[in-house]
Amino acid sequence: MLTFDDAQQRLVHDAPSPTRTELISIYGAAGRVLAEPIHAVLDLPAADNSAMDGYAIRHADFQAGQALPVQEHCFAGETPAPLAQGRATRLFTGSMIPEGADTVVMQEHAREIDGGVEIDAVHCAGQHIRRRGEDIREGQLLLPAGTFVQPAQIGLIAAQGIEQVRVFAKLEVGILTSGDELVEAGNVRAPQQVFNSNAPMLSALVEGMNARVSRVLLSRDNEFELRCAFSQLLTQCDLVISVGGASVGEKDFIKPVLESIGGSLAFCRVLMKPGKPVFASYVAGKPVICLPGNPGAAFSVFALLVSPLIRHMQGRANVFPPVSRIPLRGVTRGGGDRDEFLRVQCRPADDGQAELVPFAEQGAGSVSSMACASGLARIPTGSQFCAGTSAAYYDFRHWLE
Ligand SMILES: Nc1nc2c(c(=O)[nH]1)N[C@H]1C(S)=C(S)[C@@H](COP(=O)(O)OP(=O)(O)OC[C@H]3O[C@@H](n4cnc5c(N)ncnc54)[C@H](O)[C@@H]3O)O[C@H]1N2
Ligand code: MOO
Repeated sequence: MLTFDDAQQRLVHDAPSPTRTELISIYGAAGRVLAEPIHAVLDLPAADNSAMDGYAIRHADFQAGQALPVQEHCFAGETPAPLAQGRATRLFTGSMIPEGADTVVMQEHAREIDGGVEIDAVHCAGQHIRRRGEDIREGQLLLPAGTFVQPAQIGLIAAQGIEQVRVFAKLEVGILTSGDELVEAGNVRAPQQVFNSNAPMLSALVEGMNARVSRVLLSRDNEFELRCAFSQLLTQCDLVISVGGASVGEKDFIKPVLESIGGSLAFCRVLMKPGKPVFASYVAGKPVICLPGNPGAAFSVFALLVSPLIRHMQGRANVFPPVSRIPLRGVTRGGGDRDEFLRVQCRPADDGQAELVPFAEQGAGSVSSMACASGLARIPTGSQFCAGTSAAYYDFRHWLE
């Protein structure tokens, strides 16, 4: 049986990296991963320009109380004439600085009188000019390969005039739920049946990470059906996530079925609660992760173990999101032989500092606490948490991204 940390590392270490790439428009690039680095092709700003609406002057021409004739108005997008000696150019935020000018005066510090401009004060020479290349220098590395592209990165890329980027192809994920008791939502449920909540939940989790759910299958608890389902998913997908039938029950067939189709076991069982009966296998080099059927366990194990694996297979450079330390409310003892992950809500305490409030209901089958949790607090085996002790906090905003 592996420790939680070993399982988490092992999954990422052993998994394949992406190879397929595609060229896409920046308009569709949010949530994708760069397959190549992006270097600046342009200085930014591309030319000296004004940071204010006002007047461009030569600093040496300024004399309190003496008006400078305005030689022209130059708007952003226009090319100004060189500034003649003793004159001013009216300009606006983003206007190019005319050759010869070295200072911009805000219009609030000046008045136009009879075609000239009288300036109250100039703070310093060179003020309010955004210099060419002060933000970005041509040739510099802007974004390394493996960058997870979000709106800010798209803005950076577009500012360079780059319209298409090479990204890794979307990771194709197959989901297999299994259980004779399961019935899909929207159907009539017999008293002994359970609605299949894991399939839509896992689909949403996978899509929330910008991977593609290629196929979702539901299999009965029999080896033939399970074998067919796995085989189908493995031909279509890069990664297969199965849920249920992972434990030691008489109809928990997942493990023998994977062995029968040539799966090599990476690990089985992890010292974590919930989530002990989780195992990982490789079939023809493709990872198959089998999650426990209890919905609370499936959700937690997805966040903690599957999400880093997905990020790695997507080609992202940052695979393990930050884990912060935040005081936990109440007294908790880490018992048993596994690290426990409590569903908690992170919220401000009376003193305004964040604290983690665990839910009373922590059963692995609970779907109610899951829906209110903002993340998981880790209680290491054998530890004692007095009120206010800080716990490692796995924030879903990061761990499910
Ligand atoms: N003797 C032992 N029994 C169990 C152990 C153990 O170590 N020894 N481990 C327990 C733990 S921990 C967990 S977690 C569960 C995991 O069991 P399985 O992965 O085999 O899952 P199932 O038995 O198929 O289902 C468990 C539970 O979850 C419900 N379920 C399953 N799939 C879905 C779904 N798609 N949507 C909604 N609900 C689902 C299922 O009806 C069961 O109630 O094993 C413990 N037992
Ligand atoms: O460890 Mo199980 O995964 O309690 O739910």
